[in-house]
Order: sequence, then C-alpha cells, then structure tokens
Amino acid sequence: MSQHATAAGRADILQRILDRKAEEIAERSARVPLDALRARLVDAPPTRGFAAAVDAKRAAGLPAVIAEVKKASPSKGVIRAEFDPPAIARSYEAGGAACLSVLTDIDFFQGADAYLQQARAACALPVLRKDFTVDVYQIVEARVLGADCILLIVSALDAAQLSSLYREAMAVGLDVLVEVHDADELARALALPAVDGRLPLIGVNNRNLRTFEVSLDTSLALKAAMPEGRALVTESGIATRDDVERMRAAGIDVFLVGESFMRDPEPGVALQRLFFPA
Ligand SMILES: O=C(O)c1ccccc1NCC(=O)[C@H](O)[C@H](O)COP(=O)(O)O
Repeated sequence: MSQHATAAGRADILQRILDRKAEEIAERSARVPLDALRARLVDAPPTRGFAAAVDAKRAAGLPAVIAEVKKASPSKGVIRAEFDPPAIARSYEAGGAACLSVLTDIDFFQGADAYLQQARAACALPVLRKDFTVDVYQIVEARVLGADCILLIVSALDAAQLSSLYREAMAVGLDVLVEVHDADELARALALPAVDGRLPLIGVNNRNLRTFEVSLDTSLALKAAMPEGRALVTESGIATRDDVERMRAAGIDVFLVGESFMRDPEPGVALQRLFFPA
C-alpha cells in the first residue's frame, strides 16, 4: 500500500496509522497469541541500556544522537532506496551515535521488525523500536525482537493506556521514550513515575503528526517547562549546523535525526559533520 500522502490523503495521518495498527495487532495476535509471545521473553537478549547511553554522552558534555534507520515516511515517501540496515548501523556507530532508532512500521514507513534485528546485530548500540505502540502485545514483541526502548506517543493514548503501557515496558526491562507536542502532553509525560529509579526519556516531536508541519520552535518552547537537568530529546527536522546550535544554545543536548542522515550516502559521516565537526 503506498501511503506517501497527497494533500487530500494527508488528513489526520496519525489516526490512519493508528487504525491500521489496531488491525495489524489483531492479525499478529491471531498468529501468535500474547501468552505464547510472553513465553519467548526468556530468550530475549539482555537490554543494552538506551537511557544510560544517552546519559553517558550528556555526562561527557557531548550531544547524544539517536540516529534513525528509516527507509520512507508518510510525509516524504521513499527517502533511501538503497536500504541496508546493517551497513547504516555500522556507519552510525562509527560516526558517534549514542543509540539507534529503527522504524518497524510496514505500511506507512516501509519498515520491518527484521530491520531492527539486523541493525542491532551489526553494532553495539542500544536500539529504539520506532513504531506506534498502543497495545501491550507490541511491548512484549519489542522485547522479544531485541529492542532496548519503545516509543509512546502521548497524543495517541488516553491516560490509562499511557500509564499501563509505560509500566509494562519498564517491567520487561525496556526504556521508554515518551513523545509530546505541547505543554499539556508534556505535563502528562512528566507525571509518569520512576520505576526502580528509572524515568522515561521525554521527546518533543517538532513535526505535527497530523499536519506534517515541522517547527523547531516546538522544542524551544517546551524546554522551559522541563525540570532542571532532565533531558529533552528534540525529534524531527534537524538538518543543519544552525539547527544544532540553536538547540544547544537552549540547553537541548539529545537529538533524534532521520531524514537528513538517510539522504546521505554515508549516514555516519553526515552525523559526524552535523554534530562533531572538526
Ligand atoms: O516522518 C513522518 O512523515 C511522520 C509522519 C507521521 C508520524 C510520524 C512521522 N515521523 C516519525 C518521526 O517522528 C521521525 O521519523 C523522527 O522524529 C525523525 O525525523 P526526521 O529527522 O525529520 O526524519
């Protein structure tokens, strides 16, 4: 199914993704029921410490870059036709990434669970399963696949879902990136409690997932509402040294970047150029 949105087809892309996700979860759990999936948790590899890898970069005074492995997106269509997740993962690791983010959504991003496994096997970096998590099934699945972190998008979840999915993910040893777009969502994210001393990472998506509009001002505006010292992950639309310097000047030191790296033949070299220029 081609999902590269035209102006008409773009209307509430997030809702369309979520509707399809519900069907996908039903299909998957008909094939492998949740109990059977849970039984596979014993074979899951140890997690690599996603939040810890972010913290380590920050503690060293360095930008923590979560480098995305993304073939296509609803807003841009195919971004990288020659798509080799293990080579991309190795390139990112050599370029100084803290972590990887791998799109696993099939219908809208041309992602795959196998891409996550291939990318993770090719390097030592912790990996975020970048998908639209709305059900406990996906959390168990993420851990079984070998993910180190999952994404929870606040605007896609009601209060009870956000709380229960967060707790479930932490309970199986995953880190959680909680994504927000405005002050109300940020307040909901900040209310999530520490579990065994671990808090969620908070990400601010500069892309409005309903309109595709990107503005780095979204991160700058929400930074002021973050508790002192707590990391803010700025997501989407980071492409130039000026973008990076604007964020760093505001005290933002964690970056999730996809497209601008994916358009470069050597994604890790692009990462180095953007974040660690000579
Ligand atoms: O990228 C899209 O078109 C998109 C549309 C609807 C929901 C999510 C979408 N993207 C996911 C992301 O948030 C980005 O992949 C990520 O933040 C990296 O952004 P970028 O550096 O701009 O590729």
